[in-house]
Amino acid sequence: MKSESLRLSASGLACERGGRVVFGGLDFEVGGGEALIVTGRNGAGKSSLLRQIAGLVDIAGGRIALDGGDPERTLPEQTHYVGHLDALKPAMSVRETAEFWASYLGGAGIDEALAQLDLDDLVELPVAYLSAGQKRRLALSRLLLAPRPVWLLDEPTVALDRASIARLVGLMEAHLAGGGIIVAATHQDMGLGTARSLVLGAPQAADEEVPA
Ligand SMILES: Nc1ncnc2c1ncn2[C@@H]1O[C@H](COP(=O)(O)OP(=O)(O)OP(=O)(O)O)[C@@H](O)[C@H]1O
Repeated sequence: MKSESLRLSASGLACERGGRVVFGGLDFEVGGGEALIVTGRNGAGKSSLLRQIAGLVDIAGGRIALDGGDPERTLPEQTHYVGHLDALKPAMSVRETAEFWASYLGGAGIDEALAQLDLDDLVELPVAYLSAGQKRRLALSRLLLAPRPVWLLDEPTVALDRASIARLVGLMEAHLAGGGIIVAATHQDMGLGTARSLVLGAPQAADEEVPA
């Protein structure tokens, strides 16, 4: 993963949903090895922002750029987006799900990825039988199946117990230590050391270093 000069930035970014302005004039910058924690009231546009970075929601104005990444790939191709919906097929087993993603994403290391999310005892189980937290951990295993520099995590701790949150924080710290970028919408204090903060819906979006 190229990282030294990696930089994700937005300038004058605007978002409209259903014909209504959600936010506008948004500027932020986050470098390799840094996390950006996005907070704000319900409906402020946190999920929309993550989905704009992932290329899933149109940009109504301004721009988003990733500098220092792979020039052969688009920004969405260099991101992993894990959203509210876990996007899992109930009839597929845990292993089949991971195999599907690994082949779709061009990745490998299925056993290791599942083990890192403590799913190795559940590999033969159909997704339909998994608990909410187990489903979320399976969704998060995508992060490990193919290395991508930008992780976009929408409320990643929802349904996770304390041990699973600690495990996720460890994976996030390892990603940052490897020069990756994380943009996470979360109200949970993840104990990530230092991270930048972006508050949506505030009069002036704050962009400063805070404990996260
Ligand atoms: N598909 C859609 N069509 C129309 N409006 C939408 C759509 N998706 C979201 N919105 C609206 O866009 C606004 C921002 O929604 P978004 O989900 O990004 O906010 P959020 O900050 O993530 O909220 P929450 O904290 O509740 O998850 C909301 O007013 C929402 O109703």
